Formats: sequence, C-alpha cells, structure tokens
Amino acid sequence: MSLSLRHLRLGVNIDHVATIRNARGTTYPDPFRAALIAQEAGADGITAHLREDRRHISDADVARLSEELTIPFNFEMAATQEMLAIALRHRPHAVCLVPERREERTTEGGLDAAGLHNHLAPMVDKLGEAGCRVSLFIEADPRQIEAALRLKVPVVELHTGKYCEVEGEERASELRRIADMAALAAKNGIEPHAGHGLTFDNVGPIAAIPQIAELNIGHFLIGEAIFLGLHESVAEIRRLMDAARG
Ligand SMILES: CC(=O)[C@@H](O)[C@H](O)COP(=O)(O)O
Ligand SMILES: NCC(=O)COP(=O)(O)O
Repeated sequence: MSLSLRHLRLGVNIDHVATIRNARGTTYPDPFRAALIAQEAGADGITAHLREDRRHISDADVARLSEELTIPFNFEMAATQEMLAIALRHRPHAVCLVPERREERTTEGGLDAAGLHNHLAPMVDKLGEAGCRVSLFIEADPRQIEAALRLKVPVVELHTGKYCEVEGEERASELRRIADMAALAAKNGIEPHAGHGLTFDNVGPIAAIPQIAELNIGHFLIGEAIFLGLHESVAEIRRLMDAARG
C-alpha cells in the first residue's frame, strides 16, 4: 500500500481537560472520561503529559490511563529520573521524551537530542527494554534526526509549533522543513509523527505528508469541545486528517 493511503493515526492529548479540572480542584471534568469519548470519536490513541509541576495531568491520571485504556497510551514526560521511574512502573504503550521548563506556559521547542545524547541514551535503553515505544519530541532538524538515529529510537515526533504560528511564505517554508525531515526519518527507519498547535485550519498540509504516521493534537480540540462537544471536535479533526490523505 502506498504511503499516502496508510491510515494516519490520531493521538488525542487530554492534558487540558485536567487543566479545567484542576482550576477548581474538583474530580470533574474527568480526563479518563474524555479519553473514552475521544476513542469513540475516532482517536487511535491517547496522549497525556505528566509535567513535573503537575499543573494538569496527575500521577493518578497516568496510573488509570496505563491500566484501563484499551487503545495505546502515549505518556509524555521530561527526561528525568522521577519520570523514568513512573514510566517504568506503569510501562505505557509509548513514551515520548519532551523538553520541559517550569516557567513555560507550554512546550516551547524540541528536545535537544543531539546535545543530550549521554543523558538520554540510558533512559531510552531502559524504556525500550521495558517494552515502551520510545519517541523524541524534536525540531525538524537533520542534526536531531541524526541524534535520534544514534539513540536508536523507533519514533520521532516533529514539533509543528512554529508552522502553526507563522503565515504565508514562512509557513510554507516550515511545512517544507517538516516534510523533508519526515522523509529523512522514514528513509532511516524511524517512524515520523508530528504535533503541537495543530487545529482544524492548519492540520491539512501536515496530514498530507505521506511519511507521517501519527498526529498528536490536544489543546485546540479541548477548546473546540466547549462549542461542539468533545465527540464532534475529535470526529472533525479525524475527518480533516482523512480528507487530507485522500
Ligand atoms: C510536547 C507537546 O507539544 C505537548 O504534547 C505538551 O503536552 C504541551 O504541553 P501542555 O500540554 O502543558 O501545553
Ligand atoms: N505532542 C503534541 C501533543 O500531544 C498535543 O499538542 P497540542 O495540540 O496540545 O498543542
């Protein structure tokens, strides 16, 4: 089957359901319930980011998602010993290593896999040995793809933040950069994913990149759920992704 016909998986990030919950310290809205609705609406997997400051997803959320989800759980985490221990305890389907700074409002860039090789290598090995599919959240940069090769990770997730922020020729240039790095990763046996900042309006050209196997999308979908409901919000991005693949 040609690449362009391959099913493009959708990972729904439920972090910001927990943001609303934590705003009042209640038990609702329940991120796990959101995960089940996203699954019904067409999500192939669920992504959740346990941040060091627990501003949204909690340790209990991670435990429940790991134990009760019937679709793949992609656990996003900083490359720290604390998070490694949590990941090894729960052994989620996938672990994505992301950069993290407490003062950031959201993820601001990709992980410097090239500069952090010696720090990352033992973690990548331990997570792989535990049966987790390890990915690195990186910029679309050849140095980072080479670093991913050296680390022997099966997946990279290309950061689409700048693509989403810029317009016109700058966006076209960002799209080319992402497409080129997706092709380079795939050519070297690494499965390319993409995510951050994707919306109904900008997902199409990213979804049309044939080598990309999975998109992780969250903040926009949770926002749209306020107006459309979560099921329809997820179903719409699913429709747009499928339409872009033709
Ligand atoms: C790595 C990435 O872009 C997101 O998956 C990450 O979770 C963003 O952080 P917040 O969800 O805290 O905005
Ligand atoms: N890794 C990207 C992700 O999981 C979702 O990012 P966003 O759509 O919440 O910006």
